[in-house]
Amino acid sequence: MTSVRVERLYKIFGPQPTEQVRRLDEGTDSADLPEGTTAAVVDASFSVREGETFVVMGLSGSGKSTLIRMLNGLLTPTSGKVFVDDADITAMSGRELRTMRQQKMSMVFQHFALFPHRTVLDNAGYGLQIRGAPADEINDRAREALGMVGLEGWEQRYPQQLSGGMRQRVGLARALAAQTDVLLMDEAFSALDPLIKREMQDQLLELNAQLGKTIIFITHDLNEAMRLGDRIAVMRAGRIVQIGDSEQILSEPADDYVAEFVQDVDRSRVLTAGSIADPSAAAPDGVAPVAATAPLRDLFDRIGRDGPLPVVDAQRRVIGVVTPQAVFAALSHRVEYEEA
Ligand SMILES: Nc1ncnc2c1ncn2[C@@H]1O[C@H](COP(=O)(O)OP(=O)(O)OP(=O)(O)O)[C@@H](O)[C@H]1O
Repeated sequence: MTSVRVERLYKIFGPQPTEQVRRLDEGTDSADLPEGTTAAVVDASFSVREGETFVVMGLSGSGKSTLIRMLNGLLTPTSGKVFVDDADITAMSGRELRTMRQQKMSMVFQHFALFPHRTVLDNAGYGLQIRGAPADEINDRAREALGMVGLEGWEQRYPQQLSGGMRQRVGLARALAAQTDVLLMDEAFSALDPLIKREMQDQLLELNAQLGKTIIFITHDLNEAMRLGDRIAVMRAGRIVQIGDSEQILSEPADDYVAEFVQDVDRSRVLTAGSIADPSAAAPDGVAPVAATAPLRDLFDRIGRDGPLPVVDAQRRVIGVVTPQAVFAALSHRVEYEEA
């Protein structure tokens, strides 16, 4: 499996980009750089573990697409390094980069990037075709990937005969057929209707529970980030302002910008029984426990009926008790950023 590591990455658009990196390093604010300069990514560092889903979240223009395009070498950083496994891709030739992409990273785009005159099957096999795979293998793997995303029977259709959700399934199948360890997904579900979007998110979670790919997913939607991400990096004006899991982002936003995003999150889906369990309370007798990983929304029925519930960890050891009062408090909590 493949991991991705980024060290002090910068991308400056405009004249004398290296000089602007030096000025930013010395503490100059991005807004004070010369006219015509955009500091699209500033001093980004993080590691994505093998098999992790790492979400990059931020408003439009915060630098997400620029960042993801540097991860697979489509854009050259102004400075900094990107390691895919242990290879520094910023030192690779164009040819080495193409090979690396074909073998290790597939990209799924927002607007599907399908070829209108190719069948669904040909679209799904495209990544393998440019890699020069034998026709039989392309056919088998494309069919298998289409099966994984629920499109068997649609192989001979054309993209315009499909709905938006189905087209994005073809985009996903193409990435899966390439059998790369890493999937880069740039606003992959953003163009879809809310219900279809949710279906696609569920499908991705389900598929990846089996496939265990390393996924780097870009979105401007914090609810989506929290549903999909093991960890989330929040970007603002080119900088990563916070990296953490959903509960950390929700409970300890790093600044006002993150706190503002957090107001719109459905806390009942993100907060878990484990996160609000009181470890010192006595567990009620004869009441069936709930898992520490259960989201609060799944407790409403039980807690209304049975009152306080014992909470157990993966080994079924009781780690605390969740009370109706604690659930209300957690859901009504308004997160304010408190300066240390
Ligand atoms: N080729 C380019 N030349 C000049 N400026 C660019 C270029 N590409 C991006 N930018 C600028 O860099 C900043 C970051 O853009 P980027 O597309 O990475 O943001 P984003 O968070 O992905 O936003 P969106 O969701 O709208 O795509 C923006 O100010 C954008 O205008």
